[in-house]
Amino acid sequence: MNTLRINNLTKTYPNGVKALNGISLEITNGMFGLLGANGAGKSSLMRTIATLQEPTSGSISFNNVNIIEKPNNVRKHLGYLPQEFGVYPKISAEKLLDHLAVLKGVLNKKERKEQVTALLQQVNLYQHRKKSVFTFSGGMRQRFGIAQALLGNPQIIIVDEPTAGLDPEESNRFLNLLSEIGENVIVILSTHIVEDVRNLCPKMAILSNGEIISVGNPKELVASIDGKIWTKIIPKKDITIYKKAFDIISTKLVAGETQIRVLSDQKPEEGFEKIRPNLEDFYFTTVFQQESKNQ
Ligand SMILES: Nc1ncnc2c1ncn2[C@@H]1O[C@H](COP(=O)(O)OP(=O)(O)OP(=O)(O)O)[C@@H](O)[C@H]1O
Repeated sequence: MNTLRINNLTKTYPNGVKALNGISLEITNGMFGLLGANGAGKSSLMRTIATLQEPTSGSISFNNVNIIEKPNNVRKHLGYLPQEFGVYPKISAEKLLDHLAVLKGVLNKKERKEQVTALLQQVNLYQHRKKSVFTFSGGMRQRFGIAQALLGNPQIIIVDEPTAGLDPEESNRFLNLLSEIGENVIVILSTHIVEDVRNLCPKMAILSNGEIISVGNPKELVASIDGKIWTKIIPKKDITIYKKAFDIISTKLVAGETQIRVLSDQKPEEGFEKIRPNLEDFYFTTVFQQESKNQ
C-alpha cells in the first residue's frame, strides 16, 4: 500500500497570494478526487506534490520518505498530467513517448519499445502512433497525456483538470481509462467537475481558498446532508428576498424557471419540497457554510 501524507502545507507566491493554507491530507491507493472552484489552489497543490515547486512551509512524505528533502525519490514513482501541456514537438506520438520514456529512466531499448507499444494500445492511440500529437483532437491529446504519465509504472499518478475542454464522449472515454489504471496505485484527480468525482472516486476532498474544507467518501458525505436540502421554483425577481430569508446554497435555471436549493433542518416554508441531495448539493453546502463562517 502506498501512502502520501501531507502535513500543514502552505504556499505563498512571491506576489503575496496565499494559494495553500495549512493543508493536511492522507492519501492511499485508489482514486482520490480533489474538488474545488477555479483558483481554489488545486494546481498549486498538484505541482507541489509533483515536486515542481517547493511549499512555503509544511511537509509531504511518500511511503515515509520526505519528498521535499528528497524529491528524486518520488519523481521516480510519479506520473503527472498537467493542466496545460504547452507545445508539442513535430515528431510522431510513438517517438515522443519513446523520448519521454528515456527521460523517465526507462533506458533499456527493448523494454522501452514494449512499454510504449503497450501504452499506446491501452490508451487506444496505437493506430495513430505515426501522427504528431499536435494534430490530435483534445481527447486524443489527453489520452496521450495519460500514456506519458504511465511511463515507468508510477505509484502516484496526478491528473490536473483532465476533462476540461473535452466533449462528453471524449471525457467519458478518458475517465474510463483512468479508472482502469488500477487500485494498486494512488491516482489524484483534480477537477471542478463534481460528476467526475462522484463517478470515480471512493475518497475525495474539497479545496476552497487554499484550505481543505471537507474530506471523506462521496456517498457518506452526501448522506450527512440527507433531509436538509429543500427546493422551490421562484420568480427570478424574488431571488434577493429569498436570499435574505433562507440559506440558499445554489440557484439553477430549470426549463427557463429559477430553482433554488436551500439548506434547512426543517421545511423552510410552504411550497418547498424536500429532495434527495447529490454530491453537487454537498459541495455547495460545504462551500456555503465555509463562506458564512468567514463573513
Ligand atoms: N505562479 C504563481 N504566482 C502567483 N500566483 C499564483 C501562481 N500560481 C497560482 N497563483 C494564484 O494562486 C491561487 C490558486 O491558483 P491555482 O492555479 O493553484 O488554483 P486552481 O484551483 O488550480 O485553479 P484553476 O483551475 O483556475 O487553475 C490563484 O489565486 C492564482 O492566481
